[in-house]
Amino acid sequence: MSTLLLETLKKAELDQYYSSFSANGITQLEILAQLSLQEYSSLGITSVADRKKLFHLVQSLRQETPSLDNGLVSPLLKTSNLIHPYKHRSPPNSDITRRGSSTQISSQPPPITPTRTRSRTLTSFDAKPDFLYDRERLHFPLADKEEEAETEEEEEEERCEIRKEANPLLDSYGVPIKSRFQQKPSLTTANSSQPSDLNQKIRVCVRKRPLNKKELERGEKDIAPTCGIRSINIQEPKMKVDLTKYIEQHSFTFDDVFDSDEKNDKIYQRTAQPLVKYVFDGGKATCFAYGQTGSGKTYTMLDPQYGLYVLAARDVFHWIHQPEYEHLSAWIGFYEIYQGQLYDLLNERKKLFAREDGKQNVVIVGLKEFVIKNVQDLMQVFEYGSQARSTGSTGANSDSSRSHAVLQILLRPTKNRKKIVGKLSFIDLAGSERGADRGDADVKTRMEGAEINKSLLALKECIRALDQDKRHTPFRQSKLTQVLKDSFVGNSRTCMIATISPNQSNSEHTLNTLRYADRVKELKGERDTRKTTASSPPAPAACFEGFQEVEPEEDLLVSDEFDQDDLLLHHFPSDSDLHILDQELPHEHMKRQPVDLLSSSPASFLPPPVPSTVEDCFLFDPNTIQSILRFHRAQIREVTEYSKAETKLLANFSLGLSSRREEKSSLRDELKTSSEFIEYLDNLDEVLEMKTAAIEALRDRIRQVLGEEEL
Ligand SMILES: Nc1ncnc2c1ncn2[C@@H]1O[C@H](COP(=O)(O)OP(=O)(O)OP(=O)(O)O)[C@@H](O)[C@H]1O
Repeated sequence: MSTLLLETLKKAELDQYYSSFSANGITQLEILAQLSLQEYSSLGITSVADRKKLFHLVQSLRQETPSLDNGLVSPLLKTSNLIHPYKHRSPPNSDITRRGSSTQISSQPPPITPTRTRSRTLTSFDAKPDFLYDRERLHFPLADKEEEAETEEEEEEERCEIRKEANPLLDSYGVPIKSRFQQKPSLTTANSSQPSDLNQKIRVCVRKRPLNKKELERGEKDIAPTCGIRSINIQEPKMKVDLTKYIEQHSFTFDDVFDSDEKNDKIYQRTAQPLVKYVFDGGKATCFAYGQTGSGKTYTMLDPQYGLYVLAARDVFHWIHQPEYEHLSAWIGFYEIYQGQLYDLLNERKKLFAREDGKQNVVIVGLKEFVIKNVQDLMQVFEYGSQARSTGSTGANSDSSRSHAVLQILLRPTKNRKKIVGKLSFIDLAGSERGADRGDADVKTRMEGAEINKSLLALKECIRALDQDKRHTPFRQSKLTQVLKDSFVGNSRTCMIATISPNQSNSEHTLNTLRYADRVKELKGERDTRKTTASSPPAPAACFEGFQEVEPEEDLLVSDEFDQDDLLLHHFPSDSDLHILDQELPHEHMKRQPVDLLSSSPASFLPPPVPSTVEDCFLFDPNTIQSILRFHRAQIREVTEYSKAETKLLANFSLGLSSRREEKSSLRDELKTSSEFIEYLDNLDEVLEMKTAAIEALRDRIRQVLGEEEL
């Protein structure tokens, strides 16, 4: 049937979108016939000519559908395919089924019982699984397990269906989606529907972990109530200068927000699962978790049993046994990025180098890759690599969470191992941290922290560039982004899962994480709509006895974090001030050259000359103007946040300094002052780096609009 689809698309001169259609579950003409105009863009069809062609094609298909005679599938047949996706599988003894049994591998205990990656007791470094000695290993799960596995597989399918019922599909706005997508064939281990919002180029989701035992014992409250399926509020306890306590509520909206009781399989369905299929259709995809230490990154990504990489591996092996993908093999590579250097976790931490081949593929020179035939293989290799990562803590790095680990699954043609058909990367990022968290850390720890922050900043900027379809992606800014370069260009998809701890004492961290995530994807056209769509109930102030709730805007200038002197330095406009931007649209002035405020002569600030003829005027698309205004507003907010952070640093340092001056100064005091001064400068430098990056991003955008790319 997909051949028919391909032929039809070819005739309509739309075959270049075939992989995008497939990735979106549009594998049959009948499904194509149900496509609405609004969905064209999410399939990557933006050119007017192609949209017209597709429109005509869809219209003509609609006239024909449904009809078995003309090769289209009836809805009835589709439904049965959906419920029993394995129905037409080869008999149990065939080679395909033999390998296919590995998709149920989770029902059998893995040979090495994996423990939590970062807390495991190390076994000997030499305890290399036999598997790793032979790249072409051909031992598969025993045949006598197959029938059992198959039965379990069917049970799993049934469960999946039930799950689907339990979780009605929702579109980007949280409205249940009916009919069309529910009819699409999909992967086995998950919800069998793929609404289009799962196939965006970039998705940003948030996962909140439950309060842990210690936090509950301390009587900590959950300050991060979710609101619907896409929004979350953070109720930040604060204190005014007059010591009145109050709560500042921050609301965020993302592609998905997962509450603390959501399980990994649900999260998988809405994050990594669409990427798996995308990779089989020739794309490159990256899935990563970002968040504070202890917020659940490893639990989400690399849990030995239910981590997203295991769930993804099951689907990889499901797909690889389908006739259309039988020619492919799956390979695994696992390496670590520590202090801007790559180390092979499957080859005794050998140093590696990243290069780019002529086809813009990033090649990690020297990386050992292994063919994997089933989930068990993958788990063994992963387990082995994780040990190497932890072992490294006694050598290169002091703590594994201070490095980024990249697990990549590559699809290559079995007969041409040099070629990469698809690439799926799972990244366990180093924990984000604030300068203050480093305490009295030594130089090495500070350097590590600076490197981590630099790479996380670069990652954010790259994903933003991806989201905005920018021509320039700043991947050179860090080793992390350099090695992920081919995941940022061409056919690429990215999913970020921001993990947060919901307790009060982590509120600042949580806000930082959510701001980072928000910045990654704040400029989507839907952003404003989503904000008004998702109503945020007021914070339950009762949770915080003695606290009084105020609107965030009111608080912008009044906080315990600033002393009076500092406040004078920072009169930032509130959001309402920014409406001025909506009223004034000086697009006739936008053609002028960008002005470098630092180096320009006063003459540069003169108003641009009024165009003498109509031809001199440059007409801008209203969407472009609106998008620039949104961008500018967002950038002002971000810069404001950084300025607030600067103010706080200054206030803290000067407060400490003046308190010591009042007393008699001792050598100890002077030493303390010096060490605090270094910390203040370090942190300031970091904040300024981020502030500069935010300003640069806006300038990039300006140049882009003024047609002055490439940067
Ligand atoms: N969604 C969750 N449900 C239940 N427990 C969770 C969840 N998320 C995290 N935890 C638990 O919280 C603890 C910390 O999680 P985890 O190790 O995944 O954090 P992390 O962000 O990877 O930290 P680090 O950056 O230090 O590696 C673990 O004990 C984990 O089992």
